[in-house]
Parts: sequence; structure tokens; C-alpha cells
Amino acid sequence: MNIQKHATTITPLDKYNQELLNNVHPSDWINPTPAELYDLVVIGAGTAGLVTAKGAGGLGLGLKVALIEKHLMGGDCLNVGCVPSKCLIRSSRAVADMRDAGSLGVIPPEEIKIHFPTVMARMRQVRTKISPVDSAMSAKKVGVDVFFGEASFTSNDTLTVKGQTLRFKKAVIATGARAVKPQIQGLESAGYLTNETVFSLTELPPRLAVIGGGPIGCELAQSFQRLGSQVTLFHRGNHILNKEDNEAAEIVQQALIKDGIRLILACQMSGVEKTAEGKIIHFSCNGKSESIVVDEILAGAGRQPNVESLNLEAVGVEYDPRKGVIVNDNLQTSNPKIYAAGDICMNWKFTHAADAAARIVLKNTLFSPFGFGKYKLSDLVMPWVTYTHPEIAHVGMYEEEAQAKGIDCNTIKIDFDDVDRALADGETEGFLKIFHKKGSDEILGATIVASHAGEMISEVTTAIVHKIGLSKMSSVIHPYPTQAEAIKKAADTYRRTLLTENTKKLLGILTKFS
Ligand SMILES: Cc1cc2nc3c(=O)[nH]c(=O)nc-3n(C[C@H](O)[C@H](O)[C@H](O)COP(=O)(O)OP(=O)(O)OC[C@H]3O[C@@H](n4cnc5c(N)ncnc54)[C@H](O)[C@@H]3O)c2cc1C
Ligand SMILES: NC(=O)c1ccc[n+]([C@@H]2O[C@H](COP(=O)([O-])OP(=O)(O)OC[C@H]3O[C@@H](n4cnc5c(N)ncnc54)[C@H](O)[C@@H]3O)[C@@H](O)[C@H]2O)c1
Repeated sequence: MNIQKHATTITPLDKYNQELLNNVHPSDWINPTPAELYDLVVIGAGTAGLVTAKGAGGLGLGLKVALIEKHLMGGDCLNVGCVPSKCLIRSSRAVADMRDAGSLGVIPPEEIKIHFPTVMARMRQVRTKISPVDSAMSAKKVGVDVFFGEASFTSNDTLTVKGQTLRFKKAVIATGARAVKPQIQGLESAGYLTNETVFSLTELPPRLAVIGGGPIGCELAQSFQRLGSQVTLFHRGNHILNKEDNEAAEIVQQALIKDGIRLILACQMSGVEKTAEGKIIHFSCNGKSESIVVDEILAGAGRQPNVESLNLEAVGVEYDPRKGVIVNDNLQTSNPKIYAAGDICMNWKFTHAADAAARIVLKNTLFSPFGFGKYKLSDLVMPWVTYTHPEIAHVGMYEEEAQAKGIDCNTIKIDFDDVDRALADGETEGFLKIFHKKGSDEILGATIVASHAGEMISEVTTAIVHKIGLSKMSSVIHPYPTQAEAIKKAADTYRRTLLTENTKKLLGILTKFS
């Protein structure tokens, strides 16, 4: 494979992208001669694969570890996912800050000028700066044999890559997922963008349609709208971000509308035609047929697991073409020698989830003699953040989820317009909800909608992981004024519920004698 092939998703080939490719798929890379037998062969060098392979190789135990990547080390997150999207989000927030500065007494310019090529060049620069940690050399340095090429199982203990056979004691499938192709007549021939191509744009599409109101669709729709595109967001459901708390999703929905996005909910897209004026999208909404013309279409309509080329049948690994490789709670597949981690097998499709799963796989493949002491996926407390503006962050259970499990749950809600720093910042849209066990201070979960909700959720995650209840949280001093004081306020609200008539009487007596 040469640099040109990988340039299909990594364009333009400027100095940043060339350096990125030199790190994540060097054109002069020569695959090593395979060892006689590998302790661990890992397929896919995204987050899950890199953490597994480098974790095993870096232990200094002399383990033989191979890592196989068909495209770009770093996978989606570095190249076409988290990293580039967050760079675009940063630029788009700068636009919104300028736009809204009037309310702070700072008069914005008549026209906010956005230089889209510079926005994208900055993104490429940042991505390249981050790339050495995911590079082929970084894995080689910790003793991992890195092979570029597509891996395919050939027998219960072998697989091939570019004509070479690798024998393994254990294997890990970490091949991730890709964008689902929406089944809309004419879309394929009209052409559309996905997360694999959108970050290669060098010119802003004046009119952009986004298919799907999930995290990808919402984050990118808001960014492109703020950067100057007229975005139309098509979503099947009645409101966007339907996996999130309804009230939280509603706040973000209103923010997208305020940004000027045309939101088409509960829609059916019936066809796309390419014409001289642009791409015409035909759709129906509430029984009414309509059409719009756009310059580009971006699909963010869900993910599909990369299972096809692995020849999983040869090794008896069960999979579902839509959900991916089937694993048990220890991340072991139906073949006991083969494990999986990351987007290929998990509902939690997040980089930090892939990282956490890889650590479980490391333990379970290498340090669980006779299957003892295996770690479980279900033991993880998983936070996540959707980086719209405002952000939605969540951890643990929702109220309905707790109730469905037969746990009586109370919700404490703090609105950010009761938080001094949020008022000072002019960022009062949003709330914190903490779900706790009824009659107890045990935290079950939390949802935060706020400008920097993602920076706040880890405090609640720490509390859940280390079983710190709301009473103890209320004794933690939070600097004034910070938006994270919302968490302290929630904890104090809980403490106040402990003040029964009897405790009040007792306190009254104590004050008399003090
Ligand atoms: C636009 C976008 C934004 C995102 N933003 C965030 C975010 O902000 N925060 C967050 O936590 N998550 C985010 N995600 C999700 C995150 O990127 C994924 O959850 C994460 O990358 C999963 O890692 P992985 O290792 O499982 O898979 P991947 O990163 O997909 O890596 C799999 C690797 O396997 C390789 N491969 C596939 N088949 C083979 C084969 N047969 N042989 C050899 N190699 C193979 C692929 O080329 C790829 O490099 C985002 C995703 C997208 C698309
Ligand atoms: N901040 C983050 O952590 C982050 C950011 C982006 C992506 N991700 C991960 O990537 C995963 C995939 O994200 P996603 O947004 O592609 O998927 P998703 O499945 O979460 O959302 C896609 C949405 O598109 C809708 N849809 C599908 N086809 C449609 C059509 N033809 N017309 C209208 N609507 C349609 C679906 O109903 C669905 O709600 C997420 O589950 C998330 O875990 C995470």
C-alpha cells in the first residue's frame, strides 16, 4: 500500500497530512517477518487495538505481540472522528461567541468572517500533532510487530495478512465500525460525505444536508451551520439525540434551531437527484412531500461493524452483520481463544469505552490463568458526552432505567440559572440532574446539560466508581464561582432532605445550650 491509497481519506496532501500519514501509515513501512508464534495478535489499530497491543508489548515481559492495521493507525478517533470533529467544534464555538458577544456588552463586527480553509488547516495541524502517540513507530518501540494489510482468519490459530501467515495463542478483534450507507434512492450516485471524507473538505459547502440527528449528525450540523453553511438536518425520530434524556435533548434541539439549522423531524427521505443546481433531496414529513436543493449531503445515520473481510466463519466467531461480533461479559467471542473490544462489539461506541474494554481484554487474555479473575464489561461505569453547544454529558442510570430495574429513584435537579457562575458567564441554558436511590445518598446516575458539561461529569463518575454518596459530596469544597458548584448544590439539596422535624427539634435544643 502506498501513501496515495491512504490519501483517499486523508486529503489534501499538504505538509500536515503528509506528516500524519508518515506516522499512521508510513509509505516505506516493511512488514516484519512474523514470529513463530504470537502470544497475542490484535486486528485493527484504532483505540481498542492500540491500547491492547501496546499494553501487552509495553509490559516488558517479552510477550510476542502483533498488531495489524489495514488503513490508518489511530483508527476513527484520531483520523476521522473525535479529534477532527472537536477541532471544528472549537472554531464554530468561536463564531458563536462572537455572534453572542453583544449580550456581554462587546459589540460583534457587522460581519463575522470565517476562513474555512484555515479552520480545516488548523484541524489538520492539531491532528498531526496528536498522531505520534498512535503511530506505527510508537507501537514498534514497545516491541509490537506492526503489519499493514487486511487480516483474515485462516484456521483456529492462524490468520493471514498480505500473504504472510501469523500463528497466535490468542487473538483480539478490534476492527471498529464505519458509517451506515443510508438506503435512499439515488443517494449513492449523487454522492455523499461521511465521517471518512467530510474532514478532507477544503471549501465550505454553502448548503449542507445532514442525515441523522445522533451525536455525529448534531455535532457536525451545528459546527457547519456556525461556520457558514445553511444546514438542513434530517432526522427520523420526533426529536434529536433520542438516546439522551428528553429534556436534555430538547435544550440542544432549541440551540440548533437558534443557530439557524433547518430541522426536519419524523421525516422519510425518498430520493436524491443530482442536477446542475445541486443535489435535490425529496422527502416527506407529516404526510407532506417536499424537496430541497443542497450542495453536499453528510450521512451520520449510525455505524456498521467491520466484520466482512475477517473470515469469522473459519474460526467459529459468531457475529451479527448490524451489531457486530458477539461477546460475553468478559469480551470473549464464541471462540474461547478470540476476544473483541471497541466499536466492533460494543453498544458504547466511544474512544474511552474502547480504551477501557482493551484493558479488560488485556487482563482476560493474558492474566487470567484457567479463566480465573476475569474482568467484566458490565462492571464499568461509563460516562459519555455529546459535544454540541450546550454539551450533554451522562453517566450511570437514568431514572426510568433505575425504575425498570426495580430501584426506587429520586431526582435532584439544579438549573444553571441558579448557579452564579453560569449567570456571570451568560450560560444559563441547561441543568444538572442527579439520580439517587430513594432513602439513600447512593448516586445512580447523572445528566448534565451545560456549556462545559463534559468537564463536569467526571466528578460524578468518580463518586459513583468509588461509592461516594451525596452526603460526602456535600462536604467537598467547590471553588466559588464555578459552574461545577451545581454538583455541590445538588448534594446540599440532598442533605437538606435529611432535616426531619425530629432532627430540627434536636438542633433547636443544641443551639439553646451552645
Ligand atoms: C465523527 C465522529 C466523532 C466521534 N467523536 C467521539 C468523541 O468525541 N468521543 C468519543 O469518545 N468517541 C467519539 N467517536 C467514536 C470513536 O471514534 C470510536 O468509538 C472509536 O474510534 C472506536 O475505536 P475502535 O478501536 O473500536 O475502532 P476504530 O477506531 O474504528 O479502529 C478500527 C481499526 O481497525 C482497522 N481494520 C478494520 N478491519 C480490518 C482488518 N480486516 N484488518 C486490519 N485492520 C482492520 C480499521 O482500519 C481501523 O483503523 C466519534 C466517532 C465519529 C465517527
Ligand atoms: N461525542 C461523542 O462521544 C460521539 C460523537 C460522535 C459519535 N459518537 C459515537 O458514534 C456513534 C454513531 O453516531 P451516529 O450519530 O452516526 O449514530 P446514531 O445511531 O447514534 O444516530 C443516528 C441517527 O440517525 C437516524 N437516521 C438513520 N437513518 C436516517 C435517515 N435515513 N433519515 C433520517 N434519520 C436517520 C437514526 O434514527 C439515529 O437516531 C454514536 O453511537 C456514538 O457512540 C460519539
